[in-house]
Amino acid sequence: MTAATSSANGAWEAVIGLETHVQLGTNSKIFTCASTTFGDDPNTHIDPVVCGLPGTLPVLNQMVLEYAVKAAMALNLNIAEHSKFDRKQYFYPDLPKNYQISQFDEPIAEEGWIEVEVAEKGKDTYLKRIGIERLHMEEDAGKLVHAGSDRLAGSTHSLVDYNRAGVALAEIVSKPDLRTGREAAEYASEIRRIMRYLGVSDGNMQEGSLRCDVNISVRQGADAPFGTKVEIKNMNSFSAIQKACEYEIQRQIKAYEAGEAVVQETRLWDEGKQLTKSMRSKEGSSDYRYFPDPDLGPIEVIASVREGWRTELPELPSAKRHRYAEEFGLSVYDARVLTDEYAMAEYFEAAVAAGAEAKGVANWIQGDIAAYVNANRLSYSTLPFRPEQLAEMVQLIDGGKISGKIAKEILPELLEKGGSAKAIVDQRGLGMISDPAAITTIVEELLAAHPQEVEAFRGGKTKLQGFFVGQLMKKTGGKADPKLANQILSQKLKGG
Ligand SMILES: Nc1ncnc2c1ncn2[C@@H]1O[C@H](COP(=O)(O)OP(=O)(O)OP(=O)(O)O)[C@@H](O)[C@H]1O
Ligand SMILES: [Mg+2]
Ligand SMILES: [Mg+2]
Repeated sequence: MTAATSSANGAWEAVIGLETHVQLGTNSKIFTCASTTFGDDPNTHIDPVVCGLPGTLPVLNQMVLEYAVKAAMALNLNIAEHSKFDRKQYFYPDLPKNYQISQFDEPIAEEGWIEVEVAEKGKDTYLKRIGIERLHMEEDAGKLVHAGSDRLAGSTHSLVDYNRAGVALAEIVSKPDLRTGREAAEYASEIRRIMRYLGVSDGNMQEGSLRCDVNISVRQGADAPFGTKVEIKNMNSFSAIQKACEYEIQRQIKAYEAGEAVVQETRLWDEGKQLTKSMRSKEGSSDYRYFPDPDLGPIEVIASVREGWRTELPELPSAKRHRYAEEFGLSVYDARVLTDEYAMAEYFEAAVAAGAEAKGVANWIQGDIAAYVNANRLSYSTLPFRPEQLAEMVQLIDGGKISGKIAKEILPELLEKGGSAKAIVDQRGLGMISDPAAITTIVEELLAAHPQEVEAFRGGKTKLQGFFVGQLMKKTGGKADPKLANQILSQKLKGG
């Protein structure tokens, strides 16, 4: 059964909204100068402010505000002139102050949208605009390590690490505009792409720099009122987001069809068992007893500062995708892959600017170059093989100076050390043999050396042409112009 399965009262439709927590990549925490370095010994990046000791006062890190505003602008949100911080009270051991400093009714930004490109297996890629309710700044909590977990094997108690407490987060709340697990995953991945383009977050999901809470309900028919939502907390991979949505949609439909109610609750995704399970019933927002934090002044973003920041925004992924399709005539797929990462897109554009044909550059980057960069965990911005050198190589191929095969052969060396394809080709005599007379001579030699195969070919086994091509390439070290070689071979084999 799928979400669109019809029943007596109409087709089921899922309604999904995401809350995404993005860690803003500042060196120090949101309200103090304690370091944000990840992975150090527990409780080595704490101070009296992080621990909320009496008499301490938080001070807003200005870089956090700049990052939050830039992130908000990239999501087409309206930046509030006046905004403030509030205390969100709840008791949990990972929260040293027993309240989290967050923003409640006056967030830094509201009412925006992003365009998401949804590529679902077996379907055409489609564009969808997803509304964004708000973006607000808040501090992260600490981390509990529970008894019996890998890191505390054999222990009988839980420990807490406050290194993460007070790290700056931007929480981005989508409108309930998503309809499938795939859309939810694509939305989350677009948010991460945008944050990385901006340089405001590394978006590293394994390290928790980007986490999503997924809210899901189902209803019968697109005009029906929203159903009761269930929230799945802390999803940390795009595939998990998709699978959890798909599982949860089916679970809710089944519950309704069995005449049961869906209760508002928080659930967890069990990656091992591939299902969601109940964690706790959800607090209403009034349980948090929000009130303005008296320790922090109101935030005013002056228009001139705001507009200055706006001028620093890079070209964003969706704009790049559209431009690549229009300007370079690339397919939707190619444009999507090449713009996935800012540094990759820059590499591509630099190679094209150096004079090479876009499609050829795109193919080499997506193929051998991406494989090398990924396998060695390298960055396009520091790759020894520079885009201008790639352009030179592509131009040699397009100009018939070297074969694709030779390019493929010398590429590993170029990727490792950088350098000029032309210099290597000249030095080693790897240039393409495109002189018909030279190829004819080689072909004639080959035919003379394999009389049986020639006879078999002429007797109807035309597949043997491949055998001769192979022999010819072997003999020329892959340097023969393949088109010309095939032409001459055909002619000679047929006895011409
Ligand atoms: N009926 C619904 N079905 C699915 N998603 C919904 C529904 N109603 C709201 N949502 C989505 O749920 C999210 C609600 O997030 P929000 O932070 O506003 O509230 P919350 O989850 O109740 O509070 P908290 O911040 O404590 O998690 C939004 O992304 C919204 O689009
Ligand atoms: Mg929520
Ligand atoms: Mg929320």
